Parts: sequence; C-alpha cells; structure tokens
Amino acid sequence: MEEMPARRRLVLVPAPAQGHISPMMQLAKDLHLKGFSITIAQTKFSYFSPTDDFTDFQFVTIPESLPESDQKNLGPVLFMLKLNKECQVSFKDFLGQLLLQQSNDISCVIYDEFMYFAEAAAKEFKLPNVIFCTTSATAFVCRSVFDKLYANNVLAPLKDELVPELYPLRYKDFPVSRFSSLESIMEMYRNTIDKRTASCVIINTASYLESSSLSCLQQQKLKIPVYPIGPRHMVATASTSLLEENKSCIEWLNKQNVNSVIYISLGSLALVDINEVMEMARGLAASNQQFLWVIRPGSIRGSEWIETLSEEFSKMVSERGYIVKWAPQKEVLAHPAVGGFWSHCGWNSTLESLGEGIPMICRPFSSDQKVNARHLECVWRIGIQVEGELEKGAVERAVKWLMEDEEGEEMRKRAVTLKEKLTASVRSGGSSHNSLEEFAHFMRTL
Ligand SMILES: O=c1ccn([C@@H]2O[C@H](COP(=O)(O)OP(=O)(O)O[C@H]3O[C@H](CO)[C@@H](O)[C@H](O)[C@H]3O)[C@@H](O)[C@H]2O)c(=O)[nH]1
Repeated sequence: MEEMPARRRLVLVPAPAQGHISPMMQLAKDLHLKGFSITIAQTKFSYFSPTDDFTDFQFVTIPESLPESDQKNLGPVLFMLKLNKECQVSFKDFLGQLLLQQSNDISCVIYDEFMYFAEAAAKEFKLPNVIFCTTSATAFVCRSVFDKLYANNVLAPLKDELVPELYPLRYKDFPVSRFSSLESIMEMYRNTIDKRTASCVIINTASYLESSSLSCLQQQKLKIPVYPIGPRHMVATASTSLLEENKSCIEWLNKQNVNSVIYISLGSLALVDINEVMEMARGLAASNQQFLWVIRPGSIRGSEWIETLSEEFSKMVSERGYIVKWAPQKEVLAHPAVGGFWSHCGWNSTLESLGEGIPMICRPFSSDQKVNARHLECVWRIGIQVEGELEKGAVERAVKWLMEDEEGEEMRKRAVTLKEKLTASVRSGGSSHNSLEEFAHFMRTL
C-alpha cells in the first residue's frame, strides 16, 4: 500500500508551448495521484485551459506585460530570453502572494528547464526547487558542452565530423537554430543547464534509452540526483491539446490496411517553405503510399494554410492522402493502419512513436531535433534521416524504403522491441516507475 501523506502543494511552471505543456501536465496528473495538491502557474502565452481532467488543480496566471505578438515575432529563443527576464521579478511577488493564500503550504516549485526565472523566486522564499527537462538527457548534455565548443570556435562552420565522446553526434547535429544568433542560443542554453539551487532534475526519458547521458549528467555535469521518469505519456492520461484535434482522420484510418499509412507531422513550432511542401507532396504521390498529413495553420511561410497552394498540390494529395490541421497524434500512432511516422523529431513525437513501436523518417529542423534524429537512426536504429534540400526523389525513396522494403520491416521489428522495453519501464517495478516513486518520496521529505 502506498503511503498517502497529507496533501502538500507543488507549484508547477510549464513553458508556453505544446511540447512542454503536455509532459508537465502528465507529470502533474501523476503527482496528484500520489497525493500532492497542484498549482499550475502559467503565462498568458499558449494558455492551457483547465479541462475535466484537471478539476482538482489550481490554475494561476503569472503577471507580465509582454505584447502578445512577441511570441510569434521574436522566434522561440529571443522570446524565451525576454519572457524569463520579464518574469524574474513578477514571479517573486506572485509566489509571495500564493504563499500567503496557501498559508505557506507550498513544498516545492517544479519548473520547466526553459522557465529558469522561477528559481530566483523559490530561492527568495527558501522553497526547494526542481528542474523538469522535457527534452532528452542527451540534448541536455549537448547543451552543456556547446559552451566549450563555441568558445573554441569548432561549431563554425558546423562540421560533418563526429564529436569526440558524444558518439554518434556530429558537430552539425548540435542544437542550433537558423533563426537565432549563436550568442542568443548560448545565453539561453547556459541558463537552461544551470542547476542553480535545484534539489534535483527530473527528465522525461527512460534509462534504457539514454543510460550514458543520464550517468554523465548525474555524475559529472550536475552532481545532484537525476530522475528519468518517462515516457510519461505512456502512463498519464491527460488531454492537453492547445489546438482542436480533428478526429475524422481516425475514421479515415479505420478504412486503411494494417501498416499501410505514413503519418506526417512536424510538431507545434516548425515552419516550412512552400517549395518544401510541394516537393513533399510530389514525393508522397510518387511513393504510391497512403498518407495522413498534419499541416498546422501558419506552418507554411507566407500562407495561412493550404488554400493558396496550387491545383497541382490538391491533385497530388487527393488520391491517397488525408490532410488535417491538427490530429489526435497519440491515437493516430496507436492505430494499426499507421506503419511509419515522418517527423521533425521533437522529443514528445519521438517518445510517442517509440511508445507505439512505429519506425520513423526523420526530418529535424532545429534545437534538440537533430540530436533525437541521430539517435533514432544510429543508436536505436528505428529511423532514417532525410538530410539536405528536400526534393521529390528523396521523399519517395525514404517513404518506399520504410513502408515497402525489407530493411523498413527490420526497423519496425526493432521498434516493437523498444516499445516493449519502454512499456516495462513505466510499469510497476520498471526503472521509470521506480524513479518516479523515488522522486515522489523525496518530495514528501521536503
Ligand atoms: O497534429 C498534431 C501534431 C502534434 N501533436 C502533439 O504535439 C506535441 C508536439 O511535441 P514535440 O514532438 O516535442 O514537438 P514540438 O512541438 O516542436 O516541441 C518543442 O518542445 C519539445 C520538447 O521540449 C522539443 O523536443 C522540440 O524540439 C520543440 O520544438 C506532441 O505531443 C504531439 O502528440 C498533436 O497532438 N497533434
């Protein structure tokens, strides 16, 4: 029997993006089930509205006065730098008020690694604080060696060679973005890897996936406890979608054969050029495979959605394709008709695909996605990466390879084995399950 202490309140601070809110809310559900009271402190950006899944939770808004347009106009790195500066002071006052309201019964602040302003407030009120990492452990390690590489100027130009001690990563896989200067990225990363006064770090990963990066973090880089507690989505049921899911695609999938559909989605932030969309459509049409394609509104530069694309586009996608603005992704990946995932390799999409045993075609864009893609291809060997300029032939080859070839079938078998390992890790007695138990125990001792 699990010991049920008197409820103690935890304040959770998610970063304002789908890929960060989902794992934070899954963690919140888990901790609530373990007897903690939960306050979600969020900013007005990507405000997550409470649903039936979270009736017992307190939702509060951190005051700040940034213009709404900053999130779109500044790009993710500059926006997060500005948001952290803005909230540094306001969150202190706000946490002070929350403490008064809760008769000082707040035992810990758990903040997303990209919301590092929260630490200063926790420290001010002598509250323990914990960093929640929604990217992989390897991405964390990469960010921490980035500084050294940058100082030695080995990142410019980003090279093809392997980085010593970080096999199989190449210099060009490092988490950079073509939309921000290296200086801004460095400033951001230095802040995200600084443990400050954190008592521990929890990571949405499993030790089976990243054991060497996890021990490197715990023993060399951070020297505080590191708890790999993921993939949380395999356990916690919490509807956290910021966009409306179009469920009609499930009916369409119901009419397709087993493993016959390739699912295409580039997450909640990636932007693509029109010519890339057209080459993608040409390659998909030429592959003769059925496909379910998420095209997020605003994700094609210069277009609202697909209305402005040519008639050629409509023709190419109408025969074998189904297009939606936003899909119930976890349900899609769990559907027997889906045999492959063309992905930007955000960490959540990576974990969701691994958790369903679906092999991937990797087309990373920025931040940690190249690191994830490289692991999918070279370490877990359940993905192939399409690099360079996207053109029809490369799309067609990759899709056929995954969906028709023997090697694609081999990848699918490996993916199923990985799924079994991950399922075991989150079940009672598994490594991630035990890690979450230890973390919860630690929270009770604070
Ligand atoms: O039609 C869709 C498309 C996506 N999703 C969900 O949206 C999330 C997307 O998350 P992720 O795959 O991690 O991508 P991003 O939205 O790009 O996430 C950001 O945050 C991640 C976690 O920190 C990083 O790994 C990424 O690089 C970063 O871009 C996933 O849970 C998907 O299930 C849907 O529900 N429906």
